[in-house]
Amino acid sequence: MAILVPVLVGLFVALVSYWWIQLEKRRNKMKWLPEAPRVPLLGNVLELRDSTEILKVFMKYCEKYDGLFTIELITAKFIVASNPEFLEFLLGKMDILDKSYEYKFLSNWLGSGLLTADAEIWKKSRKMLTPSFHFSILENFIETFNSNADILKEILSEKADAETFDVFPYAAMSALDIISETTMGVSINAQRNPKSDYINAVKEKCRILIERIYSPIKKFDLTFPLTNDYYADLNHVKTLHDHTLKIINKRKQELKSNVKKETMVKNDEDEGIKKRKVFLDLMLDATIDGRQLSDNEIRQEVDTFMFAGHDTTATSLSFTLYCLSTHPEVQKRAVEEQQKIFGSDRNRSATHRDLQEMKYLEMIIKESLRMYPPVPYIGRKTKRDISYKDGNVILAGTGILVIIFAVNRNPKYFPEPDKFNPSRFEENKIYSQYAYIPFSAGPRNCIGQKFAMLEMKVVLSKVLRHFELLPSGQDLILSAQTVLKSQNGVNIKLKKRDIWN
Ligand code: HEM
Repeated sequence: MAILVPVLVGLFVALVSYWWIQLEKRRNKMKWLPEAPRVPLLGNVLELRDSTEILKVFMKYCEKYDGLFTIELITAKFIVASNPEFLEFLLGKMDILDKSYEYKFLSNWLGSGLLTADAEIWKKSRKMLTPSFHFSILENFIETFNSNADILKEILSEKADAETFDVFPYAAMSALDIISETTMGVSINAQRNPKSDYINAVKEKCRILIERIYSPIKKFDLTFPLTNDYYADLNHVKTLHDHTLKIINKRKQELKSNVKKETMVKNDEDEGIKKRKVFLDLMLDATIDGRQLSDNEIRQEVDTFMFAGHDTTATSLSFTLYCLSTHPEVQKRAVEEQQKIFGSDRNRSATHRDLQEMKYLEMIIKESLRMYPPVPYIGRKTKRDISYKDGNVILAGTGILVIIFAVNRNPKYFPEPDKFNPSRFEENKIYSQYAYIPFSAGPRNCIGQKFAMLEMKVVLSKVLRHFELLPSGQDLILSAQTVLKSQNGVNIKLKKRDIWN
């Protein structure tokens, strides 16, 4: 025992010295980039540990260093970027496709699904999944968007002509139902029954993910098992995987028996046999390198869609409703557009053609995504040394944070960036692909962006046709979590819209 203490101390000192030497090497080789001021040993940890301060701190430095600088978080040095020229270099090419370390916290749920996969697997998966987001497939989902928007309308009716309330949980359950129905072909009925095990597991897994990003004990695989959340995490992931695998198996059985029936029944559409294809069906049909996907591979992609496709859309929906509630002149113009499209029949479902005509609503969504990007920052990592301009090198293993929030609020491209002004997106105004990036940009951008835009138009159109959105008088307190949140809720008031036309 007496010898153990000095051995442990020695090991610790050796480890810290090793980290220190590595960090010094990086500092020397990355001197071409300005460094945000840091404190000894901790670097910038203290100023970045509060989720409501992070975005303010990054905005300050992005402005000061023209969107390109470095920070340090104890042992690691990161490049932080919001400069469009650098982003074109970073996101526009196929050189730096790997995600940063923090994405590993999702890997026991999503495995090598599209969002988290390393470059080599990603290339094949992206090629396999891209056809699933073809317009002809997305068009079939509009019915699902409409039926869930109808449920949301019914539920929100109970909130109308009453007190201020937080609209986020309602948007979240609606987005969860939509992504579940379109991805797996089953309704989890989250809007009417928000207390199921599956929904609880999704929520808790997202909470633990955030904790792991910010807590020094939960961050490292070595120390995470010392916390209760480690065991909770295992249980939640089991619940999530069991749910998805059960549905995959069920769907496979259904498809098998439908093939049998199809050979017996001629007019299969009348018999209700041919179901609308959902993402899962497309994955069951798909091949990679000439072979079908295993159940596990399919599960990873299904789980990825469930994760990437619900909280993001819910955030965007709720922030857009908030912006409408606080800008009556914008809301008035949006309602006039709806009246033109729907005439006297405000109850009917939105068609694909209607959605094409919702030009002003689209501008509103784009402006809300600019000011409140649901994914406020993303991370990449270099696998090998990469040359940037003037012979400057980004070393292998460098984490690069892209601050989408700061990109979208750059006054050079968006005068008065903190002002909600949908007219910035009038048709003839085109912004550089790398100056406005709510869905990221380049080859690894959001595969679901068209899906999300259609979904949001359907839901917002329904809400606007039936409710007047009123300000709650409560400001947003922005907090950068897995997605952008408002710490005090996204509070609005609703009034039933009695007069139509
Ligand atoms: C307003 C809604 C949405 C926003 C703002 C959004 C934003 C983003 C962003 C910024 C990324 C890049 C992430 C990164 O580089 O780490 C991304 C990736 C992704 N998104 Fe979305 N997303 C939205 C909706 C959706 C929906 C509805 C789906 C699925 C139907 C989806 C599926 C994905 C997937 C699978 C990826 C990974 C793509 C890849 O790596 O190739 N997203 N999204």
